[in-house]
Amino acid sequence: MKIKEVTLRQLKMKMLFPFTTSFGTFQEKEFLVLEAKDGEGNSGWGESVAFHSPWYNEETVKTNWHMLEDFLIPQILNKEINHPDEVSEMFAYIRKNNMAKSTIEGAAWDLYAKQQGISLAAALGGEKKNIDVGISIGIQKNVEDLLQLIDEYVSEGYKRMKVKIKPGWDVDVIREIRKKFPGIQLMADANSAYRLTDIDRLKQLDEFNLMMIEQPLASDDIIDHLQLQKEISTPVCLDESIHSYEDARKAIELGSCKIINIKIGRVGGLTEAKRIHDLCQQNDIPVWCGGMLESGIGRAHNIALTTLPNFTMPGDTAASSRYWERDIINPEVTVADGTITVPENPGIGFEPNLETIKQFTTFEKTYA
Ligand SMILES: O=C(O)CCC(=O)c1ccccc1C(=O)O
Ligand SMILES: [Mg+2]
Repeated sequence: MKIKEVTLRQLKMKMLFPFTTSFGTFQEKEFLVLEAKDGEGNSGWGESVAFHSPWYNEETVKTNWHMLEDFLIPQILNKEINHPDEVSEMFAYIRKNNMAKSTIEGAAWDLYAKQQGISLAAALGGEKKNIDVGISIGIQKNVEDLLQLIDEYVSEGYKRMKVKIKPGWDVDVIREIRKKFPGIQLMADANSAYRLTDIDRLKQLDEFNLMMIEQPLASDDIIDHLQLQKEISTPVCLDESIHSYEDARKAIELGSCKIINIKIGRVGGLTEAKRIHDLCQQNDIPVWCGGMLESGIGRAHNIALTTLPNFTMPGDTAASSRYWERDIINPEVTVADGTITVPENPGIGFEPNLETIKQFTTFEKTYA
């Protein structure tokens, strides 16, 4: 296949709720959507999960635009590509910038699947017809509000609750949740808010039967996490620390985690995500698909990836209506009884709605 034309759009969408992590709060989402055309009427779509500011990792909307415009798009425009696995090889000389790479790599995968007339899930080798999903809940004003939200999401059928924690919003909060919901699948995500010196506090979480604690320590660490995992019984799950197959291999060999959260953007695309999935499967490390508050396009990629067999734990890909008044795909992503039905039509399986996309677009440029 050949990508003959690329359109990059910057969108701004207001989220239905403010999202607060250990880093801060935001409610407006600015992000990039990429459309890759093959000249035969097919469009492949990708979404950049980089945020406006570099709080989650070093990438931003602007650095992604720069990388795409000046390096990544020129690198693959009009080149013959036999299989989307080749895209990450073509980008191999470019260091990091994984979210930028993933934006166009994801579009290439969608385009390839559409040309083959198969779903993206099938192109990746996934077989699940339905996927289980949980929900990620930000830090709230008070525990009552949090308990109320959990109550709503439990009634909606979400399969597991993930709550954000930070020092001062952790042990007591989890205790209250457990008191009210003794049986739910519950986990906590710290987004790197702790240090090894907090070990006594983190040990106190052991009594609450959490499925895991996600990224408790530094965002670039796999050594202190090993030390922590030795001392606590709650399984450690790594998110921010894993950027590649090699990172995953080292973390697994060391014993720094028992579970890995795979985010397509964080690892540079679907090919690398699949390699990490396969490695984890061989090593009995369960994986689940993380979320980055995506629009429907990124959400669709997450759903396709999650059809692979070692995604045995519910992911963070909740319904469109949880985030957006109006999503940019048709149909929107819906969740029933905590599961999403995987679409079977070609590619990502959801149709990007150009009219809605244009409505939220603040800037666009076409490269051919
Ligand atoms: O609902 C979602 O998309 C996932 C929410 C979430 O936990 C998250 C959102 C933004 C950045 C990082 C994370 C995370 O998993 O750490
Ligand atoms: Mg996380």
